[in-house]
Amino acid sequence: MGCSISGLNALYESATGGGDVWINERRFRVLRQIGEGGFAFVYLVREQQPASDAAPARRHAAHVSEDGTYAMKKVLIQSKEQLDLVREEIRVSSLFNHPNLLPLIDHAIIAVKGDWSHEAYLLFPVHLDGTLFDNTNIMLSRKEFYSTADVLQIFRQMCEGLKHMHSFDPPYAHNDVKPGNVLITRRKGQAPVATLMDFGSARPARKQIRSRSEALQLQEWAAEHCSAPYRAPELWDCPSHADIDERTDIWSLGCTLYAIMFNVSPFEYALGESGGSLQLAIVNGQLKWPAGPNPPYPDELRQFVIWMLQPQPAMRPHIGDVVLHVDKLIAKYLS
Ligand SMILES: Nc1ncnc2c1ncn2[C@@H]1O[C@H](COP(=O)(O)OP(=O)(O)OP(=O)(O)O)[C@@H](O)[C@H]1O
Repeated sequence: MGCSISGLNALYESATGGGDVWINERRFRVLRQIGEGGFAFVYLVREQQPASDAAPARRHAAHVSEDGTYAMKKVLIQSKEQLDLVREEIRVSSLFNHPNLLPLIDHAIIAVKGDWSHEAYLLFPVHLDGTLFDNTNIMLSRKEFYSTADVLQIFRQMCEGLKHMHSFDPPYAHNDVKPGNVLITRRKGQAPVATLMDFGSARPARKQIRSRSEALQLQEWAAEHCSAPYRAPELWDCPSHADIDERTDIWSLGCTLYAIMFNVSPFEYALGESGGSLQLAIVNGQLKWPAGPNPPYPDELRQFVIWMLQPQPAMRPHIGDVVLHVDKLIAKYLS
């Protein structure tokens, strides 16, 4: 059993609750594990006590689940650096409120033992149809592809979520836009719903780089926080004088649109089985196109990807332009 810090408490009740977890005043039963990250496990949980009017005000009353199930992420923390990172993830996740961004419903951090050992518990709505990455992997094995309509609708929802972050004051970059960070919900006869998640790498987007050491520091940070196949060229090879902005995400968005279309990320595909340097392929913008579905995607979709995959960040569109463009394509192909 742990003690609470920061005025928050979560008690891991192995003795009395058969594995129940308390997050502040709410008690959850762990049903099964549904995911795993670097230092995190994600569980499907069910709330044991229904919401009562007497309960303290919930920060996100809008996110009360009908059947009491949620996703609970348990993060294992072993150093002050990891503790700071989780606190930052909690702070940033609490900033946004948008239907296409996964909301953080509640959280707690408990001290376990030792100097820096903690466990953090983060509570989210659960989406059991998996991530876009899970879905594209299944489709890859079945040689299936999303229809043009589904590609555009999934992509548009991701853009809407990202637009909320990029329009923030100050603008935030997600920094890890990729199919593995998009939850998909399928409802019969309706377009899939896409929800962008994992704000562990999100930070204020704009940075002035004015020296070699600042450039190297940014590259080092990116190597740890931004998934390599989706990482923008300026985060691999940053000039000593550069103005970095949220268009790092537009690069990742272009890679993700490609991956939604072809079930594979563009620069991993460009390298093929023979391998080679991912960094070189990205920095040189080496694109190759797989055989797509039959009937094939309209050429405008490929041009859309190319528009976002401009190696020069200043040439890349902003999210507002991307949304306008996807709306035009939706008007053309979905009407
Ligand atoms: N709300 C949710 N509903 C359903 N599944 C989820 C949810 N949140 C996370 N998952 C599952 O758990 C996995 C890990 O979650 P998450 O990406 O938040 O962890 P992470 O430690 O940040 O991972 P990474 O190391 O990839 O950054 C996801 O890929 C997904 O499969």
